[in-house]
Amino acid sequence: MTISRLAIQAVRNISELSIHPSSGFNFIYGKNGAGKSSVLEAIHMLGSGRSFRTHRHKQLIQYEQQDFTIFAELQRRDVHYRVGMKRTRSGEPEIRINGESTQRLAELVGLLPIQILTPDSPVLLTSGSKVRRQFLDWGLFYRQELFYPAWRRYARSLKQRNAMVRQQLPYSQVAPWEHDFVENGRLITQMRTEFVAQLQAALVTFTDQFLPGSAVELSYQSGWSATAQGDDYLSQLQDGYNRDLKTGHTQLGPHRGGFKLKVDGVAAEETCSRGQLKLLVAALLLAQGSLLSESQGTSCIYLIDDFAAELDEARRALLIECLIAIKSQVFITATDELFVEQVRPQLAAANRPFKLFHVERGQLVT
Ligand SMILES: Nc1ncnc2c1ncn2[C@@H]1O[C@H](COP(=O)(O)OP(=O)(O)OP(=O)(O)O)[C@@H](O)[C@H]1O
Repeated sequence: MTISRLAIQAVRNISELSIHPSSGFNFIYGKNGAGKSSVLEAIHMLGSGRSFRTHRHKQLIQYEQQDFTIFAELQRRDVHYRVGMKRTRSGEPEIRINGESTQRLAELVGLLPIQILTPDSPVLLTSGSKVRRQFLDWGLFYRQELFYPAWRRYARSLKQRNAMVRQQLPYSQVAPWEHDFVENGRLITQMRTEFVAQLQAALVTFTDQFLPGSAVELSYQSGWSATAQGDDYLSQLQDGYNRDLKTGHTQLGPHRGGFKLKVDGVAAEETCSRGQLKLLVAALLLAQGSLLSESQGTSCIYLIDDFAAELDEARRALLIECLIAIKSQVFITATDELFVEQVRPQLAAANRPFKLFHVERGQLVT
């Protein structure tokens, strides 16, 4: 999938901007505060319904404007799509795909797989399990069509169960409702476990280059007991019910799942430098992209904000090499053109197309 045209209106300091990106690399450069990250933020919003900088979408709406609009033309092999999103401060997003309105954000997300690397990306490895769970579920959403329906059913039964817990009902009244919760929870656990094994295989092809000589090991943490097998889930829920009553919500289940990444047997966040953590995250994103290519015949679009941060010259060249190899469309921000001069020979040697966009005060400078 590639973006062949991008039009942004009233996103942060960008009043109006329209570009025809390259299907290869796109370098967006300009001074601090020019609006470079806002371009990536607009693409990310279109591909996920979320910003990577804030939970409040209204922060993106340009001061004194009522809404923002992001529009893109997409090319997937021979098929062309026109997709758009408009958001006011309070309402739900208005989404259009090929001229038709839809309420379903998942349709848009399905068309536009995006992965982002920023200086904050190491939080994937250093913060709680929520972001890691979301990372796995992103990959499964595209790779396994049974995943999203199972996840929705599970979320619904979790909500019902939590409502019963809050009412302090005895377990005998909750037990008859456990069936859907356990069935979908088990399905999600199984799919995530398989996915982590596939991700591990794809991951080492990149970590062997980024951290040569280190053994990198990814494992799934299910959110149930680590030893749980099959029917055991039900008895764990029963045994843990008193704890649920005390805390007011369900403690066990895949809604508490995540993954652990170890380097030479030690948790990555405890042993790696910030630059190494960033490289590990980059390897995870590249692994997601290669699995996506394998299952969908198309890779994701990579957004890389402030590419140079934390990485030395050799690692930057290595990352560019991997992005070239995976044949994805890439959007990279940098504060000056110099960086492009450094990578130009690599792109030329691989015959990879690229374009430069100079942004100042929210506008393209030609
Ligand atoms: N809602 C808004 N409306 C108008 N301008 C905004 C809004 N929110 C932020 N800005 C401004 O938009 C500008 C663009 O910020 P952005 O983060 O995109 O810049 P950048 O080019 O990535 O900078 P840096 O290199 O420092 O990361 C900033 O000057 C910011 O003050």
